[in-house]
Formats: sequence, C-alpha cells, structure tokens
Amino acid sequence: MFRLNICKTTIAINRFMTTTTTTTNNKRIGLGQITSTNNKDENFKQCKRLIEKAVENKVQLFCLPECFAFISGGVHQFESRDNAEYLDQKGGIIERYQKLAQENKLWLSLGGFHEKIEGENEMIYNTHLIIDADGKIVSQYRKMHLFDVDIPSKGVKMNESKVVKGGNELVVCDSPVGKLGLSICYDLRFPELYLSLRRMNSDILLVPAAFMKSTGEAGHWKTLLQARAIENQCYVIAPAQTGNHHSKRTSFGHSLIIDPWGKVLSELDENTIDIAFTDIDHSYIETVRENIPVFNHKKLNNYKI
Ligand SMILES: O=C(O)CNC(=O)[C@H](CS)NC(=O)CCC(=O)C(=O)O
Repeated sequence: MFRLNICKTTIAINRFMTTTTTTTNNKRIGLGQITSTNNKDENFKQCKRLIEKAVENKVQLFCLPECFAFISGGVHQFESRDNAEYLDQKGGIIERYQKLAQENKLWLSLGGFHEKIEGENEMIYNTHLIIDADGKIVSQYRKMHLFDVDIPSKGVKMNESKVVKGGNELVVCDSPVGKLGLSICYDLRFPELYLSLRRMNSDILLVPAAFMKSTGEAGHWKTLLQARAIENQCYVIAPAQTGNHHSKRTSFGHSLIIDPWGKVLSELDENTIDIAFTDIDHSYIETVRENIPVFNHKKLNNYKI
C-alpha cells in the first residue's frame, strides 16, 4: 500500500481498495482583519470573535495584525507608550490571549504589541509574539525598522522612533504549520530581512501590519508582499488593520495570503472584519524551490549590501 498526500485528503491505494479519508494533519493557518481603536476591551472582543471563527474552521495557527490590542486615538503622540504593558503583566492583555490560546488549543501570532520595557519610562518595543496551544509565549520579535517618514504630498508624517526602540534580532520559530519568519509592517520594505529569514529556513513569512491607506493605494502593500513571497519562495501571511481608527487615521486593509509562487490565495476587502485561511502545502514549497533554485544561484560575494 502507498499513500498519496494531496493537500487535505489522504488517498490510500492498494490492489483491493481505494479509500479517501480526511487527514488529521492539516497545516491550517489563518489571519484576522480588524479595526482597532484606543478601547482595549472592544479590541479584545473583536479579536476573540475572530479567534472563535478560526477555531470553528480548524485553524491551528491564527495571526492578528499590528496594534491588535490598541491603536492610538489621535489624542497625543505618547498614547501608545502610555498604554503599553509588560508581556508578563498580571491581568494584562497578553495573559488574556494566553488563556484564549490554551482554552481553544490553537497557536496565535500577535502581530505587534506595545511592550513596556523594564526600568524604562520613555521608550517601548513594538513586539510580535507567538503563543503556543498551551498558552506559552514561545517567540518574540521586536520591530527592527521604524516608520519615520515624511510624505507631504500625502499628508503623512510619522515618527515611530520617538517612542519605539528598534529591535536587532532576527526571529524564526517552529510551529505546527511550518517554520515561521517574523516581521512587522514597515519591515516589509527591507528585502534583506526576509532574505535572512528564508536563509534561517522559514517556510512562512508573517507580515502583520497597520499599513497606511495612502501607501497601500499606491500599490506598495500588495506588490511588496508578492515580491517577498516570490523571491523567497515562502508563503506570506499578512493580516492587516483596516478602516478608520479615529478621525485622522485610516488603514488600508487588504489582508493577504500568498503562496510561494506568488499567487494570491486570499485577499480581504477593506470593508470587512473577517478571517481568511489556507492549508500550508510543504511539498508545493519544495516543488517551487526545486523548479527555480534561486537560492543556489545567488552571488552572495558579488553584492554590495
Ligand atoms: O504602534 C502603533 O501605534 C502603530 N504602528 C504603526 O502603525 C506603524 C508605525 S507608525 N506603521 C507602519 O509601520 C506603517 C508602514 C506603512 O504604512 C508603509 O510602509 O507604507
């Protein structure tokens, strides 16, 4: 008897019988698209609903966007810092998510949390966390590239480094759906980061974001995500904030799931608060990498980077 493993079904074949059964080892990853505000309880409720929907759909690892817990209400520039929490804060936000993960037996990627730093009052980290199905924090990546930009033609001026300290550590993490490479939002513009994550054996690149509507509409979001998937031959999972967070801030939405060939498997409409999911097909990752072996063709000694 031999087994063909094709995506969701295992077909067992021998001389006497042919049966089709659903495999129990689906590697299903999902993402949620939300509109956060400066109301932590409302944000939690919104995310909890999406997590429950993901569980109903047998998602094993569910990914939430940057600012899933809190986004500033445009009141003053230090709002995020002043609402930051320690990762192990008793009765804090992260503890609530750890409980949800444990109760529902699913993994979570929390794509950008305002993390309070011990002994530091002025600065915080923007931290992407992975929580396992026992509710344990298994990885933490601190956003490396900070969004300090001035685009007068779009009326956009941001100075993330005023309150956020940049991290300097690359993070990959094993999970039930494959090896994850962690990043956050503006990191997307730095291909060297993703190249490094692929060289550290990532199968799936996570890009949670609160992407600006103006840069999203210019095509930067989708183009760069597809480029990262194609050039690194990885799945890309990009959960996004969408809509109006307050009167002066709108996110682009368009959460995306892209396969290692660059094909868009799911794209959420900007007016939707919802989930999307896919099954990670590791044999497809291998096929794409064998067909066009760009990682064997790189001229690492010749580049000036
Ligand atoms: O911490 C917070 O409150 C929220 N953080 C963010 O929204 C961050 C930094 S201001 N946004 C981005 O990185 C957008 C990047 C982007 O839109 C682009 O690269 O075009």
